[in-house]
Formats: sequence, structure tokens, C-alpha cells
Amino acid sequence: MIKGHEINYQSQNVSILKSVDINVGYGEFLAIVGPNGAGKSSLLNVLANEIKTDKKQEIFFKDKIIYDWKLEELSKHKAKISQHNSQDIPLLVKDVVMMGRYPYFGSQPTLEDIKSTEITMVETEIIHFGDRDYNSLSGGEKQRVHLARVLAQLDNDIAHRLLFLDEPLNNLDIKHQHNTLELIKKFTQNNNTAVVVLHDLNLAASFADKILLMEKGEVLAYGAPEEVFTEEKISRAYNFPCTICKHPVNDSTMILFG
Ligand SMILES: Nc1ncnc2c1ncn2[C@@H]1O[C@H](COP(=O)(O)OP(=O)(O)OP(=O)(O)O)[C@@H](O)[C@H]1O
Repeated sequence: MIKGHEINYQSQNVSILKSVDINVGYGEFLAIVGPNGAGKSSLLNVLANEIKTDKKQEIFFKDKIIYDWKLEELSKHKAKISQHNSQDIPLLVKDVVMMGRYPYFGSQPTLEDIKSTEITMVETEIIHFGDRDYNSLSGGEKQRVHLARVLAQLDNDIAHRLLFLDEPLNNLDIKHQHNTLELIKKFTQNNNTAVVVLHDLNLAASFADKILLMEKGEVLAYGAPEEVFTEEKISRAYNFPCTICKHPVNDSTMILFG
């Protein structure tokens, strides 16, 4: 779905990504984890074609160099939630979600666009906020509006769509964290792909198929959760002690810190 070889990125003479290799397949849920400043958002921005790398040909999306895609076409194949969503959007909630449908209509949304936004607003449990001012919502409610927006953006018949989500669990309570991850999982189970920056390693271990652990702009480990989440690798990346065990309910890898 999306791949890059030896991705290098620097800004103001600071090297931010160093020889990063990545290859995310169809139907895969990839969690990018790592300490603050490791380069997770930068990698997501490079993969999503939002910042340019040192060499133009580094990123391939569906086997075509990402810069060669027409932006209008690309917007139906991939969508992104940024880490810092705008806090100030002077629109109703339903109109912010409708922004996800802009690639599909001209001056007025069609019935299909309206239906699409309503479905994703139900899924993200914001349908009852539809007529509220976006600016009046809490942080977690705003986060769910943006999830509804990107899900509406990718509500189409294209095979193999791609979601980029930068810390989509920010501000969410425990139930909505799980609901968000369930929605992402459901999306990937339909042969779509999600690349998600997460800070909660236990949630990453429970939901993601693969983990990319970053440190200082480099890939420290890449593979299945049980391969990446070892005491040695986590302690090295985070400079913090941990113990690995099995989750007593779902048997996934569990990390205890301290
Ligand atoms: N334009 C820039 N100029 C200089 N340094 C930058 C620039 N953009 C990012 N950086 C630095 O690059 C590093 C990686 O930043 P990035 O936002 O990708 O990290 P991150 O892993 O997403 O961190 P966090 O978990 O804190 O969100 C950081 O040290 C950051 O300060």
C-alpha cells in the first residue's frame, strides 16, 4: 500500500528522519510508537505527502510515486488526522464532518454525502452534537468529530484506502479510546490500511498488526507486537524500565512500567 526506502528528512539543518524503511501492506494496522521527539509525526507527514523529503522518489503509494498522484484523486484514497487539529473552526459540527466530503461534490452536498456523514457521526457517537458549534465542544468531542470527518472522506468504493492518524486517542476517555481503535480495526479488516501514531503501548499491542518503534529519527524495531515489545527494546527507546507479560484476558503482549 505505502512504502518508502531510506527516507531522510531534515529541517533547518536538523536531521529528523534517518534512513527510515517502511512497507505497509493492504489490510494492515500499523502503530508507530516511540518517545517524544522520536520523529513519529514527521514520518506520518512525509508518508501522507504533507512534507517533502530530501529525495523526491522515496515514497510509493500503491506502487506509484506519491508526488505523481493528483491531489484530488489522492484525497479519495487517503485521509489524515493531524496531531494538532484546529481548535477554532467557526462551523457547525455536521459541517466540519462534511468537509470530509469536499472531494466528492461541487457547490452542494448530495444525499449520498449527507448519508455518509450521518453514518460516521453515529459510529463516532457525535450525531447528537450535529447542530452544535464545533468550537463549543470539549477536546475529546472535537477529536471524534475529526475521526468522523476522515471516515466520511474515505467512504467510497475504492479498494484499499489508507488512514493516517496522529495520536487519535488524545483527550478521549477509555470507552472512546476503545471505540476509536475498534473503528480503525474494522476499517483495516476490509482490506484497508491504517498507520496510527499511538503513545499507549498496551493499546498498540492489543489492536495493531505491526509496530514501528522509533527513536531519534531512526527505526529501532519493526514487526509484530511480541517481536517489538521486549523489555530491552522498550527500556532502550524510552529510557524507562518495564516488564513484559501476557494480558490475562486477551493474551496480547502487556507492558508494565516501573
Ligand atoms: N521544522 C522543524 N525544525 C527543527 N526541528 C524540528 C522541526 N520539526 C520537528 N522538529 C524536531 O524533530 C523531532 C521529531 O519531531 P516529531 O514531531 O516528528 O516527533 P514525535 O515523535 O511525533 O514527538 P511527540 O511524541 O512529542 O509528538 C523533534 O525533536 C522536533 O523538535
